[in-house]
Amino acid sequence: MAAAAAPVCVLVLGMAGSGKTTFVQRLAAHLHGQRCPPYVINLDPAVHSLPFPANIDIRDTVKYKEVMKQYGLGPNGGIVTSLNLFATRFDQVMKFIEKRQNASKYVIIDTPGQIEVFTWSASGTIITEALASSFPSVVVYVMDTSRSTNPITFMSNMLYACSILYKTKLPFIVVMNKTDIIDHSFAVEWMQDFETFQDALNQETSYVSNLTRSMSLVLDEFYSSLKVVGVSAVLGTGLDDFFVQLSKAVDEYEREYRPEYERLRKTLEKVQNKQKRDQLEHLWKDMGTVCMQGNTLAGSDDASAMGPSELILTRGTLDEEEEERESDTDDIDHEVTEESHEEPAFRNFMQETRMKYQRRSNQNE
Ligand SMILES: Nc1nc2c(ncn2[C@@H]2O[C@H](COP(=O)(O)OP(=O)(O)OP(=O)(O)O)[C@@H](O)[C@H]2O)c(=O)[nH]1
Repeated sequence: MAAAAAPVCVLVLGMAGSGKTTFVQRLAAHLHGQRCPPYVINLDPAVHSLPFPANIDIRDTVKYKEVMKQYGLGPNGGIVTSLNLFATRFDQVMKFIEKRQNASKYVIIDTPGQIEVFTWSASGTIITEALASSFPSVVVYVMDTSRSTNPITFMSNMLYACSILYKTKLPFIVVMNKTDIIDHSFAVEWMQDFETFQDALNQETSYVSNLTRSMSLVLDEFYSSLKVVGVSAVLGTGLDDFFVQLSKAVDEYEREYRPEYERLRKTLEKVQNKQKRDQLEHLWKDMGTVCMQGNTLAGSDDASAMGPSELILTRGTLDEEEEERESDTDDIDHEVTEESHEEPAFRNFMQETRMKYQRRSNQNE
């Protein structure tokens, strides 16, 4: 039987209220409809209620309110600490995913509402790297299109997306959500046509608009390779296009990211192997000192050629004479002290026996 392909991990990120959870729910429902049930993971410890059944829910492991109480933290600190605590056990999550890889083609991960909790935390990096080093992984940045009609807000959103792309270094899809409110074509046009974006900016006269003008030039390169999909998570439109982009992103992962992860993995393995070798050498050197002592006694001069177990054996096979001498030396003090106690007692005993014997022989006479 052919080995099942590794599941694709879809990390759903986005600003608070952009529609991440609704999008995850919609994706899960869509995949269930295709008889391809996904493996769903919720990493938001503070979410009130989930509109979808999660296979792994951080709330089952970490009680966010308890964490706040115990560590005396506010809501944000509580979320960060909960995610940190959960990250320490992420190896178990990885095992669950590995076990499920025959049953689920996709692993969908919903992240905390406060995006920076995931994107700028150590735990976010640990989780992302753990996933990306084992499975094809794609970042999906959900954006509220209806709240991005202002060119400056749009630019801020894009800069954020860009920073996440450079931080995660993973294939990236921008999901322009809530297209039932406003079509995302205006945003696509802004990204493709610099002049149109400049026209929109001309309506703005603030200092920020000048900055945005310069930034949009910088972002040109970012836009050119970006995968953008318009979606309505509420209505479920745009999902077919989303899966087309997802499959392109997976190809990109295999082509560009996997070799890099493999290279990193090999470098790490090399470093770890070298560390192990160094430690072993260190151990051998330590044991070698013992062996040198043993060898002086045993008469062998090739100490470095032996492994630790041989060295231990060497120590146990001393010359009989030497062994005796060593054991004699060990026992000497012990015997001397015993004898020193025994001598007067023995003299008394001899005296008493002699007297008894004389008494008896006198009686017999
Ligand atoms: N009109 C419309 N509303 C949407 C859409 N997707 C989500 N919403 C609404 O946007 C609001 C936020 O949606 P959520 O899915 O909770 O967003 P979120 O990003 O998970 O929110 P946090 O976890 O709090 O950051 C809800 O009221 C949703 O009903 C959409 O496609 N169209």
